[in-house]
Amino acid sequence: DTDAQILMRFKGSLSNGKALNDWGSESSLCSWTGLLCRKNQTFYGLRLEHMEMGGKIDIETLVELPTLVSFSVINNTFEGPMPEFKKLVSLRALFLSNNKFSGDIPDDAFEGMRKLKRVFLAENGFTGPIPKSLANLPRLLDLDLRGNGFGGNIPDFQQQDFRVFNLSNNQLEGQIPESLSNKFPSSFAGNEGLCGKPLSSCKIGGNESRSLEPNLDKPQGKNHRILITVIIVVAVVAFSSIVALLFIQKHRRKRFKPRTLPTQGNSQQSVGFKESHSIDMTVDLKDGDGELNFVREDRGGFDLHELLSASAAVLGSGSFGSTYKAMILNGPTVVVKRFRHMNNVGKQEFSEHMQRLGTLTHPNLLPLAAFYYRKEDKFLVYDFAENGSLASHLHGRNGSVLTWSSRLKIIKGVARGLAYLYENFPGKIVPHGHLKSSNVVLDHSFEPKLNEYGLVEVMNKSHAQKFMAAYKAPETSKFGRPNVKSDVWCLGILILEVLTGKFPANYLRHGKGGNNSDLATWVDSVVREEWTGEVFDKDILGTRNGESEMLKLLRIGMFCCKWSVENRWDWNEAVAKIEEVKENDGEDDSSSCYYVSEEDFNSRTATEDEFSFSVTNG
Ligand SMILES: Nc1ncnc2c1ncn2[C@@H]1O[C@H](COP(=O)(O)OP(=O)(O)OP(=O)(O)O)[C@@H](O)[C@H]1O
Repeated sequence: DTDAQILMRFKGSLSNGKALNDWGSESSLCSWTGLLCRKNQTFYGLRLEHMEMGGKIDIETLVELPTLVSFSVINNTFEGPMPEFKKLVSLRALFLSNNKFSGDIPDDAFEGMRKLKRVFLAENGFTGPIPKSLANLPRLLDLDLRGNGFGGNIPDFQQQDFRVFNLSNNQLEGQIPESLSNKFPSSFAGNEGLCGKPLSSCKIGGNESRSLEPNLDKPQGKNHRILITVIIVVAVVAFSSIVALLFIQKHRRKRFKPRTLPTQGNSQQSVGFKESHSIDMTVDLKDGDGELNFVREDRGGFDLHELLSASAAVLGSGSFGSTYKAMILNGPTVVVKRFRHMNNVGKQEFSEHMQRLGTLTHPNLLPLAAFYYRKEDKFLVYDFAENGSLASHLHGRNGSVLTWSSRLKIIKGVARGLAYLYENFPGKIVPHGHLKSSNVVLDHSFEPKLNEYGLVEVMNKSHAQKFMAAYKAPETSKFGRPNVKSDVWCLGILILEVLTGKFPANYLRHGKGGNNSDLATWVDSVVREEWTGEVFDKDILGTRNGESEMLKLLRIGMFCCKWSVENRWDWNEAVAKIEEVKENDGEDDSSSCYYVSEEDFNSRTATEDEFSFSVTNG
C-alpha cells in the first residue's frame, strides 16, 4: 500500500475524524490536515491535536509507515490503556497529553525505542509505577508525566540529561533519585510521598521513615547507629560536593549574572540571563491558531512545539512582555519576544504586517523570523544576537568597555539600518518607532542590529504612547503624536547616550510642571556652562586622536535632538553627517584632551553652517 492508503486505513479506526475530511482529496500528502512534511515534501509525522477525536489508535497500521517519527494526538478524547507504541521503533516524539488514557503502563512499554527523545503523557489517567523502560531510553530529553496517577518510586534516570522534566501532580513516593536532585522542585510538586533533594530531606527513624525508599529496612540497635553514621557521612560528602559544584558553576556563569539597568519610570529593565526551564508561555492551542508562521524562506526547521519546549533563558522583561532566548534542539538559537499589547489588531492585518517586515533585509536589521498570533497574545521570533544589547554594554556591570572606535561603528550601523527603514517605509511616520539602546543588539562581531522596528501600527495606541521611544520626542507632548522626525530624535538621544555613557531614562522630561529635562538638555548645559571634557564617558575620554571626531558626533547628536522639528535634521542629513565622522582626526597630537571654545557649543540654537566649529588644543 502507498502511504496515502495506509493513512486512510488509519483514519478508518478513529472516531469523530471530521477534522480529517480533506484526507484523500489531494494527491500530495503534505496538504492533508495534520500531516507533517519536511521541506523536500517527505512525510514524517502526524499532528492530530485539538480535534475532539477518539477511537482506536491503530498501531499495526502505523507500523507500515517507515518514515513516521513524530506522533501527536494532544488534547483529544482517546481513552483506555496506552497503545503499544514500542512497535514504532523509529519514533522520536510521542505526544499523548490531555486525553483520557488510563491504567498501568507495562514496565517494558518503551523497550527498544532507542530513538525516542520526547515523551509527553501529561494530564491523562495513567496509574501504576513509571515504566522502568523509560529510564533506559538513551536519547530521552523531554519527559512530561504531570497530572496522572503514577505511583511508587521514581526510577533512576542516570543516562539522561533532561531538557523538559515534569512529574508533578501524581502519587509518587519515596526518595527522589540522586540523578534528579538537580531538577526544579516544581517538577515534583503535588506528590505528597516524595522526599529528598530538591524537595525537603527525608526523615529517618520512627514512623517517619516511610518516606525513605520503602525497601530500606529499619535497622535496630548497633546496626541502626552504623546506618545513621553512614548516612551522615554520605550527606556531608554530598553537601560539600554540591557546594563545590555550585561555586564552580557560579564562577563559570559569571557573565550571565542578571543585571539591572537604571529604572525607566516605574519599569525595571533587566539585562543578562536568568536560568529557566522552558519557555513559560501558556499558549492555549485549543483556538486552532497554534501555528508558527515563518516570514522568510531562510528561517524555519522547527515548529511551535519544538520552540515552546526548547531550553530557554529569560533575557529580560521589557515594557511589552518577557523576552526569552530559546535553544532549539537540533535547530537554531532564537529570541522569542512576547507582546501583550497588540489586542486591537486583526489576524489578517497582523499577518500582512509581519510578512512585510519579513521582507526587510539589511546587515543592520535584526531579521524577524516568525510570528505567532492569537487575539490576546502574540509573539515574534527573532535571530539571537550573541553580544546582547548595546544598553547592557553601556550600563550593565559586566565589565565590558566599548572603545570609541566600536561606539562609532555601532552608531554608523544604527544610522544605516534606520536609513534603510526610512527608504523602505516611505509612507510611515515613524519607521522604527522604538529606537533605544536596548533595541540595538550586537552580533558576534559587534555589528549592531536594530530590533523591534516597524511595530507602532500593530501596538495598542495607549501602550505605544506610554512606552514607545518615538513617543518620547518633544513634539508628541505638543501634538499628541510623533512626527516623521521623531525617529531622528531617538537617534540623537542614542548618540548622546553612547558618547556620555548616561542612561537617557534618568534624564526624562516630566511633562507639564516637571523639570522639563532630557539627556540632550543635560549635554547642552554641561557643554555651555562647564567643560566639554565632562560630557564624555570616562571610558572613551582619553582616546588618542579621537576627541575632535567625538565632538563632531556629539554635535550631530545635538542637531538630531533639536526641540523644534523644523530645526531638527532630516534622517538623510543626519545619516550623511554620521558617515563623515572618522575614528581618528588624523592629527598626531600627543595631548589626551581637547577643549572647545564656549561659543562653539551653542548647539541647541546653532545653525547647520556653524557645524564646522574650531577645536583648540588645551
Ligand atoms: N535578539 C536578541 N538577541 C540578544 N539579546 C536580545 C535580543 N532581543 C532582546 N534582547 C535583550 O533582551 C533584553 C530584554 O529585551 P526586551 O525587548 O524584553 O526589553 P527592552 O528592550 O529592555 O524593553 P522594550 O520591551 O521596551 O523593548 C534586553 O536587554 C534586550 O536587549
